Amino acid sequence: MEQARRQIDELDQQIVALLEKRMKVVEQVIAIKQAQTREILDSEREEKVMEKVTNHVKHPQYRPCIQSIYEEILKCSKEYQASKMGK
Ligand SMILES: C=C(O[C@@H]1C=C(C(=O)O)C=C[C@H]1O)C(=O)O
Repeated sequence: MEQARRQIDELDQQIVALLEKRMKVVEQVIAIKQAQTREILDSEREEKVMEKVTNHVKHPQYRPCIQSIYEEILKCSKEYQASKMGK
């Protein structure tokens, strides 16, 4: 059990680092959207993100869980953009 949980802790650290990296790139997107007065939501792009993510999943049994996580990531991404853009 301890060994498994140590592995989970290590993976969580990596996941958080990657999510922080993703949010850093979202900061760039915010600047571009402000400069080009573009909408926060881009449904076409979100469909592509979800499609790519779904295709990256190698084990079909994990697909629903990973898709749910990504839906939440996209939601947080838009909420963060809205908060930064004063919307
Ligand atoms: C980051 C963007 O803004 C929104 C959030 C997305 C994301 O976090 O991947 C994708 C599309 C947009 O609805 C973007 O337009 O690329």
